[in-house]
Amino acid sequence: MTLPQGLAPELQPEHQALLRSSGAEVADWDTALGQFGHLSALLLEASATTNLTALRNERDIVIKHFIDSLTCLRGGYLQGQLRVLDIGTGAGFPALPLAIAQPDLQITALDATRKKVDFVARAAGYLGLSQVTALAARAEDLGRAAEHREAYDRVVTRAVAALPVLAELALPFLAPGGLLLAQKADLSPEELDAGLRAAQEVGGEGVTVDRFHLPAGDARSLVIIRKVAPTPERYPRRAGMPAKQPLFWRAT
Ligand SMILES: C[S@@+](CC[C@H](N)C(=O)[O-])C[C@H]1O[C@@H](n2cnc3c(N)ncnc32)[C@H](O)[C@@H]1O
Repeated sequence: MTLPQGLAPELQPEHQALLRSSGAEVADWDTALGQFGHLSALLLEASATTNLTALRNERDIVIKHFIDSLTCLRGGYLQGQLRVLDIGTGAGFPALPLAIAQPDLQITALDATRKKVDFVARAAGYLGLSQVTALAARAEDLGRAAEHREAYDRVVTRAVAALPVLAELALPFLAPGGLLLAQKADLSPEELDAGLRAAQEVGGEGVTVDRFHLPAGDARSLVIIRKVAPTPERYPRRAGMPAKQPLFWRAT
């Protein structure tokens, strides 16, 4: 693993302690802390010249990117050799922290923006995460491709769209019995209700909503939806439609 010259390889000790105290299920903390240090350095380097992430210091990156992403591990739904798709991964969240924490996961990180996907591929290369594949495409298009439809055990997604939109984008990718883990910052009862109705329309059913707080105090919800029936062929609708006319919900 070779990093660009001048990148600090380690997280500050207090940030290492913060990560460890998150209680996340991490397979090998020593290796993981080294990788998180490198990832933080790569993000800070990239954010100096691009708008890849709004976070500009290590503490914010550790709490709002790393610890937040690792909350997907709550409940033990992401353990073992599972095929995982991250829809709208951006700069690699939650995909990269999950790959660092649980190296057995086979993770596909998907985003519509090529520049972001290139960063994820480069970061995964630096960190030696050969189990991560970065793909540039829209979820609506990939969800219709035979090699991706019903091809995943888990779909994770953070800060991408309202729950009804996520249900339509994610459920086509899941194999029967597979789970959508949707990380939400704000989740009103109305959005949850519409999301569960949308999930039912595309072959899913609600399992649980885990509500908790990050170390900095921000409220989060992890919504779990199970694939219980095949998704009708007409879903997902063509690119842009799920967000423009969300099922049982209003466009935002
Ligand atoms: C606000 S960012 C969140 C990025 C990352 N998940 C995070 O939490 O830092 C939303 C991302 O979703 C991507 N996105 C939105 N709709 C998408 C779609 N239909 N297919 C693929 N990517 C999509 C955008 O390109 C953007 O990078």
